[in-house]
Amino acid sequence: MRLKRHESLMSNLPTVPVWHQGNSARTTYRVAPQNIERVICHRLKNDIEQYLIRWRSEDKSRPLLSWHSLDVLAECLAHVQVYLSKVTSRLHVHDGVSTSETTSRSVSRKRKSPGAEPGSLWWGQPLNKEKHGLDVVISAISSSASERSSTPSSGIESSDVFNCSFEKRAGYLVAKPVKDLTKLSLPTRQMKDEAKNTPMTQAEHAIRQRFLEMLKESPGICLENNVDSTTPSLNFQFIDGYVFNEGVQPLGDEFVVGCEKPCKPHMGGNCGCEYTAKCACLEFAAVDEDTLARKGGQEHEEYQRLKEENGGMQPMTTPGLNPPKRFPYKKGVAGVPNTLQPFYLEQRFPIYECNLKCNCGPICKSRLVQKGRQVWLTIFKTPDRGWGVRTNENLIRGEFIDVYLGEVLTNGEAQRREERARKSGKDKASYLYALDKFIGDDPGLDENTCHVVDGEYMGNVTRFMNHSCEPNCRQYTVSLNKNDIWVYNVAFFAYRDIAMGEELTFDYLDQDEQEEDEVLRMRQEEALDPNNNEKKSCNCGASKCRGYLWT
Ligand SMILES: C[S@@+](CC[C@H](N)C(=O)[O-])C[C@H]1O[C@@H](n2cnc3c(N)ncnc32)[C@H](O)[C@@H]1O
Repeated sequence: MRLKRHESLMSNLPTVPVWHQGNSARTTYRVAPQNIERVICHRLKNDIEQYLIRWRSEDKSRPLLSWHSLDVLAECLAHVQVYLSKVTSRLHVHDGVSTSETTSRSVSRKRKSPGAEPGSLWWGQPLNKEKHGLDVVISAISSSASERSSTPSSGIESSDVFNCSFEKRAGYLVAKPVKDLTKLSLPTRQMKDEAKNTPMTQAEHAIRQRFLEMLKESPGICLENNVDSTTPSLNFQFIDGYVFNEGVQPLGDEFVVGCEKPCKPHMGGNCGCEYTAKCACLEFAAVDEDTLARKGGQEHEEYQRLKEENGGMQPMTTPGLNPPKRFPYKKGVAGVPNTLQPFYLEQRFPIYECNLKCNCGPICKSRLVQKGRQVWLTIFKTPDRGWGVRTNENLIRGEFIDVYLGEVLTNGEAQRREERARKSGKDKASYLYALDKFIGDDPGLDENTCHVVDGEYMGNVTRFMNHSCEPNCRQYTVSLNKNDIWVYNVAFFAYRDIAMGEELTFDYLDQDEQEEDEVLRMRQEEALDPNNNEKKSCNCGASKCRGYLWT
């Protein structure tokens, strides 16, 4: 299923009551995240955590600031989480994705193709309070604000809603903002001091529960944090397909070409399209040069000529020839999963799978990535690189893990987002991935025009995968439409056998394996580079670590 952009969880929001004097019927208005500017303080009242909300000031019907308990803020926990992380980052040393380090100014961070109690593990969805009463009470902060206020009747305490006066209307107390009181006067020093000594465990718990609910959208993932009490950002939505942003349009189904005619179900011993000379889906797949050389003859000679003309690289097309192609996948037997052929694992040629227009049917061996993730994974907190992903099962070399998902952006929009992150002065983690594999195949497709996948706000488990200079996974181009060079899948496969519990990593710069002395030389060069303080240090810990995440 492909989600439409901005499909959100805004429906059924809880509401904030304006209290009825007789405490029975209520008039309500909604606490929607977009109505909140930010959370500015917290406190404990009757053993219940409350958060001081600064409302967006355009909305004149609301008081500017008011205290709320977490149940009222159930849909606004992302705001509480931002507040919580600010408060904690003031108190603690930052982790790997801290928000206070200096930001990279000129380095592009796009990747290239080619109350959590520490020690806990929470399951999302396996692959197979009583209400606190809404403690929103209305009163005035100062004499100037209360000039027009009636004294709150019993049950209503002072100092809970600020910058407003009260009117009794049809039995209701209605908050009216006071124009000349600025909201900058809050929180007071006293509030801040109280907050300093007030834990936020109820918020931490509520935030984690909300994230676990979100995880249900993505079965077979669990969450673990043995490091601190944080939870991954709630400003995130799990999706199961790309979400196309404005200006990005994938080719429609009418442009998808399948192996319609010659292929049929159960064509080969392993079922499917492995008779590569027939399968039209493999038109642009890697040529099987070994088999071609063995066959020899005119076709081989002509192919060699085309290859020479192409600077020694495999030519994209071979007009008039039909050389044998490399089939991407190897069938696993006796419970072993299908895997990517070693040739593709090493050589990084694009992989073309059969598609909805193909005649071969669902059990064709050329359908692997499109069937989705089959392995169980854990999102876990690392001590120095933010969140990461580890496998809950042993993986074999060539095993498919998952694809990278997110919003597909125009390059312009991706640059704007990068720029915004830089200007914010925060060392924000980067979730951008450029779809640049086919640059050069079309004059219109270059580094400035290729689309970019952004996994920051929408994505799947792979957006938590960290970088390593010596990774155990690699990313591959997998296309379900051989004619679309703009939009394709970025699929992660195990590059070696990986034991259960190991962290899954890939090289953000997608470099081929390097010799250790070459890496050391690079690292020394980087260290001498005067701009290197603009770069993000790499904490991968590998002996071949290049020192920095982005070059
Ligand atoms: C795609 S995100 C990976 C998930 C991320 N750790 C998180 O907590 O959401 C990329 C960001 O993770 C951090 N990161 C990933 N690999 C790292 C490494 N080897 N060393 C330091 N930070 C790393 C950097 O902040 C980077 O911008």
